[in-house]
Amino acid sequence: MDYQAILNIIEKELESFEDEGKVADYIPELAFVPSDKFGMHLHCIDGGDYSFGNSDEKFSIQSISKVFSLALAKKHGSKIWKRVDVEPSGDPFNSLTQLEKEKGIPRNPFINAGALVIADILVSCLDNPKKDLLDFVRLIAQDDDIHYDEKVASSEKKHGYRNIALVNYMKALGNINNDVDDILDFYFYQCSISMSCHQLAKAFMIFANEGRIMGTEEKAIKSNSTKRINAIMQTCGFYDEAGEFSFRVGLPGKSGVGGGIVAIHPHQYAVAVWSPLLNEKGNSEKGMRALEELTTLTGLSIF
Ligand SMILES: NC(=O)CC[C@H](N)C(=O)O
Repeated sequence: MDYQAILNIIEKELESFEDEGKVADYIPELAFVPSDKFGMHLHCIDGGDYSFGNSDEKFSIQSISKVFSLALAKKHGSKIWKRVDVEPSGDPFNSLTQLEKEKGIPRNPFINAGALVIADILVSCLDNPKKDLLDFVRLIAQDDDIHYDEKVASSEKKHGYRNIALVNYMKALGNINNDVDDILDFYFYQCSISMSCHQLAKAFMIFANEGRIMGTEEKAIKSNSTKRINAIMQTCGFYDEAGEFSFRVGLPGKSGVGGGIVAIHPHQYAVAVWSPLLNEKGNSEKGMRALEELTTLTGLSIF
């Protein structure tokens, strides 16, 4: 498969794409990102790298980090599934309403409430959760040049009213064990990790290759964990647009409000795309379109 030729076609096709999306300005620091950034990187299981555009430029990974924190919690053998469910939410990622009906048990680990419970689990089981998460991401990406963006973290901390409400509400219902400020601090930091499409595609190879770290035989997580995490990406990775992403792209994936999307084709590749303008569900409009083109032009999806 000539992936580079296919990526070139996608880049060309989307040159004139009329993007009606908006940048995520509820985190003020993200509003400064130029909206015309566009890059894509595909890392193949045979080690091949294919890319275009701003694929080596770092951006805020935001909710894509929820896949890393879940993987780290699984690596530490944490008991998760009594405290977080694995059902699609059909609701916005920051919704408060479902939590009350479901007695403080979030629908899945990729909506904010679920990721805050995973953050609580990591704060309980790790001595230095921020350092340990960053070390884990650097290990799976095989790249030490990955960092938190303090400006983005503090910008979200100042305006993170919904996340503050979510964590307090779950604390009241008995599903949070640690101090809420410690969990929020960790959560805002995890969301602030800056990575390029290239780095994301390499890191996500653990999910495409049964837990193996790219270019090595070392397993970062068990293959059974990748099976489960991929299933949750497929059903819950795009919140109330998970069905649409499955329908149009047909790969497990995860988005973030920084405009990034990562998707994997098990045993074949991991691909990351970045375009900051978001649709009303909080997913990158052009990013989704690029991935739809990828699975259409290659004729390969998991279905
Ligand atoms: N969907 C996202 O990327 C949301 C992450 C963001 N940090 C928030 O909590 O609102």
